Amino acid sequence: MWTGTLGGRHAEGGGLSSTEIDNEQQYVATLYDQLDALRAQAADRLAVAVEPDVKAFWQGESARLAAVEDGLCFGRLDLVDGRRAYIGRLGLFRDEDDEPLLVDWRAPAARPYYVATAAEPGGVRRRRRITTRGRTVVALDDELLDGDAGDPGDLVGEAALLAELGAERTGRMHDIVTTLQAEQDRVVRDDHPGVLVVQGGPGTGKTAVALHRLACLLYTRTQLRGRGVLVVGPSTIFLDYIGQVLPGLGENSVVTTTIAGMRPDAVITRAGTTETVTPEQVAAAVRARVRRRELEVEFEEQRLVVDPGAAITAARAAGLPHNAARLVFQRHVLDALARELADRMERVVLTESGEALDGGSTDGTLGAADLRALEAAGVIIDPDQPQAPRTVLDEADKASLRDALLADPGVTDALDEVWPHLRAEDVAAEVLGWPDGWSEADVPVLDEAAAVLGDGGFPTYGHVVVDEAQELSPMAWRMLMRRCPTRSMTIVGDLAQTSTTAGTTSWADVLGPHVEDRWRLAQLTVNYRTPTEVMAAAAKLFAAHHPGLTPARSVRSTGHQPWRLEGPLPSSIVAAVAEHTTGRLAVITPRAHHATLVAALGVAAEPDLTAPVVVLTPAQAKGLEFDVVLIADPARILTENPLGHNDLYVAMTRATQRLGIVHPGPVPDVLADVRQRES
Ligand SMILES: Nc1ncnc2c1ncn2[C@@H]1O[C@H](COP(=O)(O)OP(=O)(O)OP(=O)(O)O)[C@@H](O)[C@H]1O
Repeated sequence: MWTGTLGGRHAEGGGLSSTEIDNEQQYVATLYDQLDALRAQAADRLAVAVEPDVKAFWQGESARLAAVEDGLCFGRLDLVDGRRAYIGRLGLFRDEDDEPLLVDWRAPAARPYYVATAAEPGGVRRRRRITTRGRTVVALDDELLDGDAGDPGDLVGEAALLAELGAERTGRMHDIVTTLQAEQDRVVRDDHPGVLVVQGGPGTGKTAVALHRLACLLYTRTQLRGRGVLVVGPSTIFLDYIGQVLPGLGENSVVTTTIAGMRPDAVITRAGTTETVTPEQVAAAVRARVRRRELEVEFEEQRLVVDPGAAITAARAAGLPHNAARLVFQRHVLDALARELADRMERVVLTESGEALDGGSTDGTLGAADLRALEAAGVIIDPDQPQAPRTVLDEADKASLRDALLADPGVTDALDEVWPHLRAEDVAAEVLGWPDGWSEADVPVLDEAAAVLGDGGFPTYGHVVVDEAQELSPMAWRMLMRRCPTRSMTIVGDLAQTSTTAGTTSWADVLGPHVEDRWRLAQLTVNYRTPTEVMAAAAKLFAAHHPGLTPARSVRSTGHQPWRLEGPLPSSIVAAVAEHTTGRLAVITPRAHHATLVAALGVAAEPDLTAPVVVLTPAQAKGLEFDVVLIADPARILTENPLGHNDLYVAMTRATQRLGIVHPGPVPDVLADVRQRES
């Protein structure tokens, strides 16, 4: 239990009597009773539910109620007007009078818990943190916000926060509802309806904040649940890492995917992360498949020739995607063909000069070929007078004629030669130069082709969260925007961590084409993950490549100085790994050494974040964190990729406690100041 005074606020953690704990225990017990009653009710309803959507509702409700077991109630606010509110993971109400027993952390009434400071108490007299183990209250920490103003930049609940941040990592991210900071809370509760960009340095909580914002949006915009929400992350490892956060907040309906996963039809068999194709090239490739050439068809012994120019123009003018515009094209050509046929038939019967035209008989009646054509078209010929003159084909007849033409394989072949039905995979393969299988970078090209063709079929979402968004190429942005027609998005990224050349250097540049200037930027400035010692080791690297930018401020130090060592690979890394027996450790290596290190350390090539040791490339390490990080061959990380300096920065800032660097050759200049270790 923390006692003392921080930043000018008074704490009375140690002074709280056991009676006080008993009182809180009693209250918390009533909350769990209430929760148990709700769970029983949900189970009963689920047992009798028949309709699939009713069943799904009660299943969701049961999962939501199960998720809030740990830390159901974590705080209490005492207001200056004498009122009191308990804050927790969901809202609970007293049966008799609907009085709130527990306020959902997302409700407006809970907000002061996160933002009240001694300088701006906002009506709060006391903020109490309630720590529970299981259903038992084990500690209470109070802050009195009595107007004795401290530094307005203070952390809220500093002791609890630092305890959280210093804890050993588990390989899985967890929610931060109990220690959310004011700067983060502002973003979490931001109800901007359009695109909100959350920019901040490493470890500022961007990922955590985006996920908590999503939980808030699902709470405040009830219709969002039905429209679906999507979270896009940089890798499946990352999706596993964050996979517990939303379910832990009682939100189970969120779809998570990587960019590549957005098209399950594309099986990734090839490496390659940088696109070489533009949307204009895809559009041009599709356009080029429409070939203006004379269209010649044989139909019931008649040879018809049509210039498709007017039909192509009409189809293009319709402004539809290629495969839909094809139907417009076909209709125009079929009209022309049917008109031509009808003209010929009518000319036969109307000619009384005795001249036979196009197989008609000299007496002006329909010829055998005319009759076959009309029958094929479904035109009903009076059975009593099969040879009777037909001088007029009405509109229904002409429509039937068009259908008959369209059913004729010879006619459709001729139509397809001019305006073929195209498949997205063929168009994408063509513009990509017929690669041997798909790479991740090909997926947005495939999606672009599908969009130009009008082959939709993909789901859309009411809100989309994009993490590590600085990596996305313009084509990937286009794919995302297609999934989110309302443009309600939370976009998370750090321009200083971009590692792909196709990635983002300016939010305005990537968002402008889709939302113009209707997006908002929120900045996070405090680094909760990386200790000051590690940030100091990365300072020269950061300054060299991002002059003028201020790195995020670390909130804690560990006393562990990062080190570097000149030594061979893999043996020096193997030796350094052996020194660490507790916590999670990641070796971050250039791709070139990945296989060697995996073999030398005897770990799985497919990283398992819950294992004590993992070997990752910088790209795989994006968004993750580890108690200990060892970097193998920083010089190679710097040169393996055009934006290698950002990769090295990402690698260094993954450490929550300790950082070691092994360089087989001379140390890169930007790391020269890191303390050299003996061996
Ligand atoms: N208010 C908070 N309370 C407790 N832990 C926090 C808080 N804010 C952030 N953290 C922790 O700090 C770490 C970094 O958070 P997160 O991964 O969201 O940062 P990020 O900005 O996305 O980082 P990066 O860009 O480097 O991937 C996580 O362990 C997260 O749980």
